[in-house]
Amino acid sequence: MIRVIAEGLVKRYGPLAAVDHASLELPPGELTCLLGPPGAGKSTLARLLAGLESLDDGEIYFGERMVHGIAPGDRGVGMVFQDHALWPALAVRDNVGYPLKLQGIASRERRRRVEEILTTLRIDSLADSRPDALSPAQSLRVALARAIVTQPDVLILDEPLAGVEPRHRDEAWDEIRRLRAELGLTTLFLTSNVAEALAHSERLAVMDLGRILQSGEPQELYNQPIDVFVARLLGPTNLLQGQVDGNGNGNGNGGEPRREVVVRTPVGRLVARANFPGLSPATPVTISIRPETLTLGPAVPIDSNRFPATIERIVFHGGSREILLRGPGDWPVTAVAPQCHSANVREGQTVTLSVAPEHVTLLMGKFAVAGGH
Ligand SMILES: Nc1ncnc2c1ncn2[C@@H]1O[C@H](COP(=O)(O)OP(=O)(O)OP(=O)(O)O)[C@@H](O)[C@H]1O
Repeated sequence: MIRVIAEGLVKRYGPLAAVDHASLELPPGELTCLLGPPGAGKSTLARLLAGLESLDDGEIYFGERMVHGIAPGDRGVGMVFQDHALWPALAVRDNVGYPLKLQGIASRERRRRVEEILTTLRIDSLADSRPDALSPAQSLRVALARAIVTQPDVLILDEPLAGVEPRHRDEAWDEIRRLRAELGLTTLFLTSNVAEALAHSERLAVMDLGRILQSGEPQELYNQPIDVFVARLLGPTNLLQGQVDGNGNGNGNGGEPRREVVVRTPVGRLVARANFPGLSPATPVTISIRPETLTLGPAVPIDSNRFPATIERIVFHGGSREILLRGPGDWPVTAVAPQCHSANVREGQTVTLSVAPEHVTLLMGKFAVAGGH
């Protein structure tokens, strides 16, 4: 299993930097999702790793090997494209065998390896079918077979589920996870689907405007987003602008000192988790509070932040209720509560909202202040 390290990658198309000093590490044998909106530069970054585009700057290592001078076919990368890019005139077995042919593998050995991989992916019955006779889910399996038949170290999947029906997507993810684990493939999965990236990645990297903004475990990015873009991309959140007032001095559960900072905001002073060092008083900051971390009700834990708010609207979602409130300073704030814990809330009611300091996250970057829900 190999580690992939990309450092300061740059790819320009005329004046546009499609990849703009992007750095990314793929841990050996793990599945990393590269998440970003259309046009973020994901495909270009993937093509740089695979050697399908030339670098303008930066370095790429596969393990100890710097791969710049190595041709795409010799890098040990298998790739699946968004449209799967199967050759329409070739039967499934010939599509899958083609990369082996390019490597000069003799036809008998080729046949053996193709049959083996078709069986692994449970598509041996489709060996003589043409691509236009396949369902999107079958086509994906064929594209996966073709990508791994050469036994690559790295598998890159560029939005491969785009055409797959929702009811077959979980199955496709299971297949990808199984292959990755069995073959020890260092895997990069490109997607613009936030829910899938959070659910299926072992590591998550967020990309926008050619840059990697943050990477880490999915929970880490969701709970401690670095900036407003990452916070909003990964899920609904309440944003507030404020100014650093001073350092808090709370203690964690084990009695160890907690790094906290007090922020002056339009809803009053809030104690936040200090995830940046050296925040001096009067520094402007943005705060993010996820709706599900807010608690409604009179029982407020001792160290929690609290403020009054009036319920304007309640939206029932089945398992949970989304509660739209108006806080001090006319702040539009949204809370989400499980159905069983919110049966008694009513529109028009004034309640106490509370949130623990570890769920009050400081972000880099500002946001445009919006007036309503
Ligand atoms: N060959 C090219 N020539 C010129 N511009 C390009 C080329 N390839 C990509 N771009 C531009 O580079 C930017 C990044 O494109 P890229 O396809 O890498 O993004 P992406 O995140 O993969 O988006 P999508 O999900 O839409 O494929 C876009 O603005 C795109 O128009």
